[in-house]
Amino acid sequence: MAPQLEPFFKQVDDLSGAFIERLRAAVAIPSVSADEERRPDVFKMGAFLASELERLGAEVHQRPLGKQPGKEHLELPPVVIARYGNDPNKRTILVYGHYDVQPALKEDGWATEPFELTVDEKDRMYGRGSTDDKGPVLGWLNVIEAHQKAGVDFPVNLLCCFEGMEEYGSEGLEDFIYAESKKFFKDADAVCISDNYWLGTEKPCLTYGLRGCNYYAITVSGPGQDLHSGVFGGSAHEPMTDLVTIFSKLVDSQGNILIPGLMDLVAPVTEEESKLYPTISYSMDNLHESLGSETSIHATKERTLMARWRYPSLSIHGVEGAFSAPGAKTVIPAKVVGKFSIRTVPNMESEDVTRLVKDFINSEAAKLNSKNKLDVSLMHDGKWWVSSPKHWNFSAANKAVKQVFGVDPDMTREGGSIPITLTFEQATGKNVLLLPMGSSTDAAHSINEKLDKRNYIEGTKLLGAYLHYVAEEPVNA
Ligand SMILES: C[C@H](N)C(=O)N[C@@H](Cc1c[nH]cn1)C(=O)O
Ligand SMILES: [Zn+2]
Ligand SMILES: [Zn+2]
Repeated sequence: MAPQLEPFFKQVDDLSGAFIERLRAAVAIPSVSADEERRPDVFKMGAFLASELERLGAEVHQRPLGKQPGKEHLELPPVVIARYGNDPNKRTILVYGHYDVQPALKEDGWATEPFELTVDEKDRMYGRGSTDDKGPVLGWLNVIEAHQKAGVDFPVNLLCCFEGMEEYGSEGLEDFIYAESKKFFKDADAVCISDNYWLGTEKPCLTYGLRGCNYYAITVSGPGQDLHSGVFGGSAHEPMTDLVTIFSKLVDSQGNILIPGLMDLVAPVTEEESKLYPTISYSMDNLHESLGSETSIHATKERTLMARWRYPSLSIHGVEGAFSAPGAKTVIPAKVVGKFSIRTVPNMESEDVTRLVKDFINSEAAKLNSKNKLDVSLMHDGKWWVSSPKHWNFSAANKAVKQVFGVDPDMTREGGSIPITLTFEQATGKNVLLLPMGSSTDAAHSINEKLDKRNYIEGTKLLGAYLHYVAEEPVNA
């Protein structure tokens, strides 16, 4: 073990209580980027991060991104950028994370208050954002603090880029990163992002691919206002009926996407690629554990991993304007907005996907013989990313996993999306590594999201050890 790691690890253990309190304070700020009313809390969370970083001695800026496109009454939350260390003899690592979270309401089915960190008897820490992505973001701050308190020299210069709109498609960030890649981020030698999850619960992973995400809205409107179904049912075209008919044409119960031409955009599986899947330590039991049920579509782990990583999927998320409360309201909603997304993979280009989606929905809408108005629009898109793990950035992370967890990491792709990953790669020209902290059972985006204390504390050690091994890696590794 590198000699400085031992005192660093011990300090992380000693500070674990303080680190949990830091996470508690962060979870208590409901920084939901998708909810206009929560926008002040997203700003509050950015300010919290900035002040914590300043307290640790970093140079910090909260950089405005201007108005939110399409919602000009809303200011985008700032990007919190920071520099810790400025030693020309050290490598510089740029880390990215996000401080916004998915929406969460107790009545969605949470067992605890979503914005109160609740630690149970098995040291599972429940709270919105605990794993996605406040825990990992705070992990970097914890690493700085533990080095300071242990008196261990910080092994690299650290650049931070923390955004507040990731869960809403990283609005405004792309241009910012391109601009700063020549300025604030110009010294970066490599990029590390901790914002995805292990495949299971025991073995960490290094991730070299992500799916993209194209998010669509179908707006159907007709009646001038909501109607009484007893008075108007059967005599007026109903927006909800049109919408569910269209929804039913998009995807079948086996997950097959029914939009003509869409699967033709997918890169074929090579022989070399198909050899990768059987060796990955993953089982259907792992899947069922994280699903919380046995409602899996595919029979084998290989097919399941391929469905998650290298084939597209189409998910229907919800309907704005529809009756959703308990009880039995007999309303005909006048206007409904159906939301669905397509996770994209190589070689699907966003424009091609959108063209196929719009052509198909418009042609199906024409068959409805309805006088309602239907409009389909792309809300946001983010591209897929696949890179090569043959780089010193990955070798350093590999050594760190072995050191902290005593195992070789799984090499994975991720079914989720971090739209800005590709931008970092292209704008900086540097290698990007995804180094997750949370496990497969963390329920990110779902009710009862959690981060296990072990993942948070050992994950903090992992991030720190990674920086030490980065400092040791030869240039051409
Ligand atoms: C993997 C990451 N933690 C995440 O949750 N990303 C989101 C990104 C997104 C895309 N559209 C909206 N948000 C995701 O994969 O859903
Ligand atoms: Zn995330
Ligand atoms: Zn997320």
